[in-house]
Amino acid sequence: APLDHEAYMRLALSEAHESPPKPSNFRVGAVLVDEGSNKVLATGYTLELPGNTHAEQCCLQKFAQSHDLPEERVGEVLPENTVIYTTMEPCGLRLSGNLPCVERIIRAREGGKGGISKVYLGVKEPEKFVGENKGRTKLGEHGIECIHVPGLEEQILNVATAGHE
Ligand SMILES: Nc1nc(=O)c(N)c(NC[C@H](O)[C@H](O)[C@H](O)COP(=O)(O)O)[nH]1
Ligand SMILES: [Zn+2]
Repeated sequence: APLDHEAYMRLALSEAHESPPKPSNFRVGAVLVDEGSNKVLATGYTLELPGNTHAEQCCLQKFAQSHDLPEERVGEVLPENTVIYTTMEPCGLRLSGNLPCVERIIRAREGGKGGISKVYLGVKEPEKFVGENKGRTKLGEHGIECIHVPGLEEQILNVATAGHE
C-alpha cells in the first residue's frame, strides 16, 4: 500500500507536542518508518532522551538501543527501506556544537545496509539560530532524497517555536 505521507507527518507533529519548550531550540517530532513493511520503527521528539537531544537523534538512538546498540551503530540494524519523517528538516549545524542530525543520518548508511534512503520534512528550518540550513544539499550529495510533505507548515512552526519569547 502506498505510504500516507501526511498521516506519518501528523504522527511526527503529535510527537513534537511532547517536547518541553526551550528558547534555544525548536520543538520537533520525528518518525522512523520501514517503507517496505509500512511499519513505525521508532518515534522521537526534541529532548525526549537525556543530553540535549534532537527528535531525529532520539529515533535513531531508541531504535539502536532496542537492538542493544549505541546510536552510532544504528546502520547495522536498520531495515533496507528505512525512511524518516521529521516536522523540521534535519539540522546541519547546532549552536550547542553537538553532532548535527544530517551527519547522524548519513552515518546510518555505514554498517553495510541501506541506511535511511529518504527524509520527509514538514518545514525548512527557520534562520533563527544558525542561518540558512544547508543540510538538504549535503543529504542529496550522499544519495539521500529530501521530500517536502506540504500542508502542516503553520501547525509545525507554532509547535516548534512555542518555547520562544
Ligand atoms: N531538525 C531539528 N530537530 C530538533 O529536534 C531540533 N531541536 C532542531 N533545532 C535546530 C536548531 O538549529 C538547534 O536546536 C539550535 O542550533 C541549538 O542547538 P542545540 O539544539 O542546542 O544542539 N532541528
Ligand atoms: Zn538535529
